[in-house]
Amino acid sequence: MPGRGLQVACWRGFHCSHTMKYHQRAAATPRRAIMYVPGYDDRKANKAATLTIDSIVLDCEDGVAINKKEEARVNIPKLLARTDFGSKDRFIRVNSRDTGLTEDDVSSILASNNLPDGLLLPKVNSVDDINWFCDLAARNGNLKSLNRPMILGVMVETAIAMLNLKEITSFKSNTFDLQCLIFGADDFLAEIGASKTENAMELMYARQHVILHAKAFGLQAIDMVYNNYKDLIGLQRQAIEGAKMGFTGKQVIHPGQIDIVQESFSPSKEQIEWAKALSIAFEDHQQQGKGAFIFRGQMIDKPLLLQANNILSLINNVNGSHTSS
Ligand SMILES: CCC(=O)SCCNC(=O)CCNC(=O)[C@H](O)C(C)(C)COP(=O)(O)OP(=O)(O)OC[C@H]1O[C@@H](n2cnc3c(N)ncnc32)[C@H](O)[C@@H]1OP(=O)(O)O
Ligand SMILES: O=CC(=O)O
Ligand SMILES: [Mg+2]
Repeated sequence: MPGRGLQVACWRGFHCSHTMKYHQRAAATPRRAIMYVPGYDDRKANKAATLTIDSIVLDCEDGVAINKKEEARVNIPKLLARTDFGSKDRFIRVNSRDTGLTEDDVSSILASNNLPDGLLLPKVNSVDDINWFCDLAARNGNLKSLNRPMILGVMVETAIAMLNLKEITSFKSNTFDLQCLIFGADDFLAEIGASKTENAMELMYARQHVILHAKAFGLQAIDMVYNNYKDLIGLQRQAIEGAKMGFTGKQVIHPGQIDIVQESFSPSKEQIEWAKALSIAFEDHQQQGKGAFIFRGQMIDKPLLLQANNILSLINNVNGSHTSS
């Protein structure tokens, strides 16, 4: 994927800053929707290849029954070899450390010549789990054939991971590039003994906690799955809410969810017009020596310019990824 994956840019919800080195890690690649596809299911994978979506996740974990795990891990490299997924980011979600299945996943998936763009690590509890995985992958995988680091997404879905997030987000390696935190709400709810409600108020603290850590360390923050996949109104409400909170994208499970989610995580025409006009007005007022001024009835100063910049960066990234596909 020429020109994708390792670029450096701003992303929705956080500000480019020359003074904050962690922010330089954020990927420009849009990941507004990432869709799970069970790794053994060729029909769904072939369908996914035809869809306009930023990223897909070929799953070995919870979308795959225990008696289908081997089929999934053997099938995924074949899928990657024969399927043109276009400009989509192709992730594989392996099984978590505690299952004892990760070693077989890695042997099958990463020893292949058809490597994915990135890996999702589920149920990570600590940075030790990430280091353990990276050692395993470096020993058993074909990663030396890559001329780039392997992208990593860490799934935050245990209570202990929430407590260890600062340490987890500080993870650094030459071979692996941690780019996203992904909030696994269903596992998190199970672990803390809560139940999902329609407005997800029981998850507000956890969602903000994930966003806070992702943004402090220049990572993308990917919001939870909306399980009721036929309820598109509820999906849109939750997706827009997530975007306003600072998430950069959302996990999806069905093709019918893609357009609503990708649109919710893209700036509207009105936002783009506002951002462009505000940038010009800000520059004019700077020339006049005014740091704060009134624009369309609102007081504007530098933080608003930074918010406008986020919108303009996002639209550049989205347009850039479409023209490269
Ligand atoms: C929340 C915690 C997690 O870990 S989420 C990740 C684990 N769960 C998953 O991976 C679930 C993925 N989704 C699915 O398996 C299906 O969408 C479920 C929800 C079971 C519904 O399936 P089904 O009844 O077949 O849907 P449908 O008939 O409306 O499908 C219409 C066409 O779309 C396809 N489709 C469906 N889901 C996907 C998908 N995830 N990726 C790619 N294609 C998908 C169907 O195959 C169907 O295609 P076609 O028109 O028959 O060719
Ligand atoms: O893996 C996703 C979740 O919600 O759990
Ligand atoms: Mg999960």
